[in-house]
Amino acid sequence: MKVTLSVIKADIGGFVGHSDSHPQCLARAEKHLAEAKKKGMLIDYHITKCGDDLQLIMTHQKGINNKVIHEMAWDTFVSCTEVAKELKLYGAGQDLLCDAFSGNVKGMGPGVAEMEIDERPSEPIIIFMADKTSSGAWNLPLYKMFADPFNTIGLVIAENMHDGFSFEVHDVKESKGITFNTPEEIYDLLVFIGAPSRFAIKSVSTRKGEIAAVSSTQKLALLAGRYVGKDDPVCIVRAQGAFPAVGEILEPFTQPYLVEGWMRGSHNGPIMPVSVEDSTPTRFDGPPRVTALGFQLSNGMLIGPRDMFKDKSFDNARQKSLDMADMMRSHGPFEPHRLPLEEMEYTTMPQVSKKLAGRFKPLKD
Ligand SMILES: O=C(COP(=O)(O)O)[C@@H](O)[C@H](O)[C@H](O)COP(=O)(O)O
Ligand SMILES: [Mg+2]
Ligand SMILES: [Mg+2]
Ligand SMILES: [Mg+2]
Repeated sequence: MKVTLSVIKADIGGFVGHSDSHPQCLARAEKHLAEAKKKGMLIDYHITKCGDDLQLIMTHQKGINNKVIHEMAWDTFVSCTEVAKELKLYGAGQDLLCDAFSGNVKGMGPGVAEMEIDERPSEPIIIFMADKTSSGAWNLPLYKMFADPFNTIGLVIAENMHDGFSFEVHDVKESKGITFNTPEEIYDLLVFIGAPSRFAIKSVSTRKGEIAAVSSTQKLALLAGRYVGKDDPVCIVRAQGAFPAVGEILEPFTQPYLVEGWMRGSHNGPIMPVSVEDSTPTRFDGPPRVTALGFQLSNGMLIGPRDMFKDKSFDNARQKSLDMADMMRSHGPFEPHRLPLEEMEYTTMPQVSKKLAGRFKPLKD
């Protein structure tokens, strides 16, 4: 059976500030998606949040980039924004960058990750959602899951994974893409994905072309032409069989790594794996969070979720993230905590430079 899995998300308003989502907004989204399911537009759905981002997880049979599904998601966000406005939540409608829907929600502000699959006899999937960071944040874990034998032993000892995977990489600044085959091209691949502010892994497939993972890559700031918050990306990963095991997919998050985002989208900070309940970036608007919901698909029905990072085995990772957060915060306004100038989403540099222009004197050699 062919099933499309669509995860479409947007920040429609934060509670309090940018730290969480309001239950009434989630309830409004629930009402819309229940109606869509009743009408037969969706097979199933699950509403959740990651920090101040509202997440619509949906299954249907209309394929990816479907106008009907995208429009319904857009209308849901517009309706939830009305709730956010009534409650005077912070930044109501933050990610809705256009006034009216125009065929595809991509490029209009919301983030989208979608895949159409032939549902296997058993189809475990993990949906990762992050807040206070951007789409390049998936580069390191996707590399570890699908190309690093120190993380994924299946690459070495499971016959159906031994051929490796293909990585589709997008240049988010120049809007172009390239595909690398691993393991033979891992050094070339790493040249690019090691620079996650510019190159983001869009999807991973088996060498036979079967989709294994897909992310929402976009650059909100580039879309809007001004700072409108980070992309706060999502990523869908299929597990088991020809794909990494659930435990191999979650393993990269046991070693917290630094990502762009955090306060004002302008800092490097550790990404902390947390339960949905704990996706409440509060300290210095962070540190950045990642949640993971697991489902079994059953003829398109979403059996679940299981809140994968709620597990005790991620306690050490959380502690490490908090220690790393202390270390990074001790730098205050200095790099490498603060992002390099060209990556700063907010900067007073142009105004300050203008004001002080007359005071800069040429150096005598
Ligand atoms: O990065 C942030 C919000 O990102 P997000 O909405 O999650 O995409 C925050 O740190 C804000 O930038 C910060 O709270 C300042 O917010 P504004 O007052 O400029 O809205
Ligand atoms: Mg926000
Ligand atoms: Mg957010
Ligand atoms: Mg955002």
